[in-house]
Amino acid sequence: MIRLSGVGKTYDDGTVAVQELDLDVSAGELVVLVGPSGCGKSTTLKMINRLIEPTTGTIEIDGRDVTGEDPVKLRRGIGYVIQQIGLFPHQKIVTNVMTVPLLYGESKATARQRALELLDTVGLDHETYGDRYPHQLSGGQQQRVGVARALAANPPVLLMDEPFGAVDPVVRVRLQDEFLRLQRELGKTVVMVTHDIDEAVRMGDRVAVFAVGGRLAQFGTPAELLAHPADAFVEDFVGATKGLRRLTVTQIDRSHLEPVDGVATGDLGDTIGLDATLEEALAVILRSDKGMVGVRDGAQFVGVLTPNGIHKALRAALTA
Ligand SMILES: Nc1ncnc2c1ncn2[C@@H]1O[C@H](COP(=O)(O)OP(=O)(O)OP(=O)(O)O)[C@@H](O)[C@H]1O
Repeated sequence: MIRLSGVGKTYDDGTVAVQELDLDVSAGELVVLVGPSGCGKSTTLKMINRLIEPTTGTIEIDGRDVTGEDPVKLRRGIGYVIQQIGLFPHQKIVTNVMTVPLLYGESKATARQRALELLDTVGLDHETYGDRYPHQLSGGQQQRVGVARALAANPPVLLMDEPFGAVDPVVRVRLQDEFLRLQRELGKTVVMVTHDIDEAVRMGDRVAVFAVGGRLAQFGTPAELLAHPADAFVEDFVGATKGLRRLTVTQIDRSHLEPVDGVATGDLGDTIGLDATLEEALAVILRSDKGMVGVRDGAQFVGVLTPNGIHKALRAALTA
């Protein structure tokens, strides 16, 4: 879907922001670019929608070389969400979202209808929030408006630069979850920048770790990065809380379950499916006073997961 081949950027003052970079993003995939400050993440993102012109290499979207395209037309097919949101302060929320469909020639009535639907899509009830002004919304709500606006043109590709950067950690996790749910529904191709490795591991189908000097240190699934960091830099960046991060990417395995025998399934309270992650399992265990959670395969109980089982599963994943 998106293919960067040998893409590099040297700014006029000689700063090498991105070294020759090969990166491919499949249709419907969420790829996260992560790394320390100044390592070229934003520059890479902005080269995809040609806000910045690469010095070397080619960028293709759907097999078309974007360097040959009219940048304005190109950007119509690419939603762009930034941390600063950029809402118009003196316009109502609904008007802010309407700008995009209006820009693409929709009638006022259609644009309004679309904007109202999009507000609902991103979890903002349009009757409550549509007629408010940006300053009457919390940071997290404003960020949702930013996402709604980026989706307004129904672009197949979405670029997001630190989209959840400006909100506190609790709201941030909620926005991440909401976005992941939305992404599963909409199936956009997403490239997202963050400097937060936890966010990267949580959200990315694949994660590109950049090192200072605009070098791509590793590109792989979160599980690959955690289990097999390519070098000392990635190892260090992925960091000391690696075990905990593993929770978010490791699925429950039958071998770590204890038998259901003797436990009346009705006594277990909340149950989870076999496709859940250890993080989800742990969350349920923490909420319940049973100290364990029942695990289902479809409608059938397959066992019980206890903290001890989670410990075994984590150890197995870290030494895999
Ligand atoms: N217009 C410019 N002229 C010269 N150098 C620039 C320009 N824009 C960015 N740079 C430099 O290019 C490098 C990469 O910047 P970029 O914004 O892509 O990094 P980043 O990884 O997104 O950083 P951050 O996480 O801090 O936003 C930095 O060293 C930066 O100072």
